[in-house]
Amino acid sequence: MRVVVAADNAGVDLKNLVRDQLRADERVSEVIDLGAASVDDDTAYPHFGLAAAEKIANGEADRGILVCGTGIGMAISANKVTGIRATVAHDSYSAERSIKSNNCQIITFGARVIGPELAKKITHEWIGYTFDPTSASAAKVARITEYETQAAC
Ligand SMILES: O=C[C@H](O)[C@H](O)COP(=O)(O)O
Repeated sequence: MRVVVAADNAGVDLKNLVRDQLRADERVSEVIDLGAASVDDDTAYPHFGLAAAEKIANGEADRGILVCGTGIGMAISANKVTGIRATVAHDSYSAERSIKSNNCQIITFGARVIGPELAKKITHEWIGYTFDPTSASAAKVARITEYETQAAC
């Protein structure tokens, strides 16, 4: 699995923790860090969120973890990229269902909301989940994709 990570300056420290954990995870083949590189970079969250989502939409990454102050701005930004499903996931159950129910490629964290140990625990669990395309959830997700495809025409 190839995972892209990114954060604005509010989330850079938590992003770096998650990035380093992912790099040590044998289930992860590649971690792509799009920045920010430091808290001194004040590039706004949509630039990072959109760039990370495009990496997935373009097939250069499979999943992403994005961090900002709340996780909300990153989720909104990523969801603007066609084909991307992203959500804030500050608890274990939501992170699990984001894959199993919604086939999300991206979860987001708010560094001002979640502590580092919980974020790392959720990250570890989230890597292990896969979407079942034969599940009852598949048709529900397909309706979202269908709407998105029609809206683009
Ligand atoms: O959703 C936005 C993020 O939380 C960001 O880090 C902070 O945004 P703000 O400075 O507009 O509150």
